[in-house]
Amino acid sequence: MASYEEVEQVTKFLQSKIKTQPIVGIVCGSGLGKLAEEVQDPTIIPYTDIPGFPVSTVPGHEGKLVFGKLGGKEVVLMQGRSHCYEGYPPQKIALPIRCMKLLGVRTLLVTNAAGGINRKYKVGDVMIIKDHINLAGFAGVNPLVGPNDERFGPRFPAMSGSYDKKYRDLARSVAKNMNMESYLQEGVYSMMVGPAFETVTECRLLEILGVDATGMSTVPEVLVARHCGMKIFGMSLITNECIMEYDSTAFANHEEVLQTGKQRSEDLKKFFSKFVEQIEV
Ligand SMILES: O=P(O)(O)O[C@@H]1C[C@H](O)[C@@H](CO)O1
Ligand SMILES: Nc1nc2[nH]cnc2c(=O)[nH]1
Repeated sequence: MASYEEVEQVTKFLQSKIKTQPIVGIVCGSGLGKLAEEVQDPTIIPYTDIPGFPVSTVPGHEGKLVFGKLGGKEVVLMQGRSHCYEGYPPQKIALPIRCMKLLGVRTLLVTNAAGGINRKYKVGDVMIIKDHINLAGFAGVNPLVGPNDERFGPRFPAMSGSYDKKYRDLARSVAKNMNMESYLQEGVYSMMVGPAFETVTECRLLEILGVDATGMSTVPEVLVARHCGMKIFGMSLITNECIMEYDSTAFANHEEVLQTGKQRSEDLKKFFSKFVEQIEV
């Protein structure tokens, strides 16, 4: 667990490298980092250059922090994230989000690649996240476990209403104007630690629980962002179908995840540029 002072130290290091003050933070999921190409006047800092920063080890996660302007607003964009399955405790995954808070970020946009549990979903659909189930949390994986520093937020934060209703409404309207409606969904995301993809029975269980899409990230970031009072918007790209039949010969795989990310990247780049332009922070 990084203390407030340690987060401050990393934040000061970042401030010494940048000329801007971001107000919007963006986390790019697997294969979705191309949004960084839209950032104007970028200052790029590799995670490996930032003392104490968790470093991504997974293909599809560049591992760079990009500061600059998107949709007319100052942003800091994580081109790739780290995950619990890489061996990081959730508290370590929280560090970049807490640095964003100290940098002045008020709104967090999180994206991820996810498997479609909802049988109506198709590969390539994008899902506005309306809520999540922290399944990993049932096993104690939660970045807020441990001593609480009130300078970040309260001991017992509420998690209902985490995914801002106005942002979700705006996202639907932006998507409509971009003719994205045929592949737009809104639903519930769940996080398990991974790195193994789900068994058939696990997928069926998630369906019974009311999950629409499942992944291995996002929830730790949202917990920490909500704890420190940020407004949040989340979007999942449905990169693969979850295997629901016991005798299926299809298997989930990371190559398909990256491939779908590549296919949707232009649409998502345009969507997020427009969305950031229009959000109130
Ligand atoms: O960082 P995200 O949640 O987008 O990445 C998902 C989960 C795993 O890292 C990977 C599996 O293909 O994609
Ligand atoms: N847990 C999980 N994570 C994913 N990330 C991308 N696809 C999937 C999936 O099917 N399951």
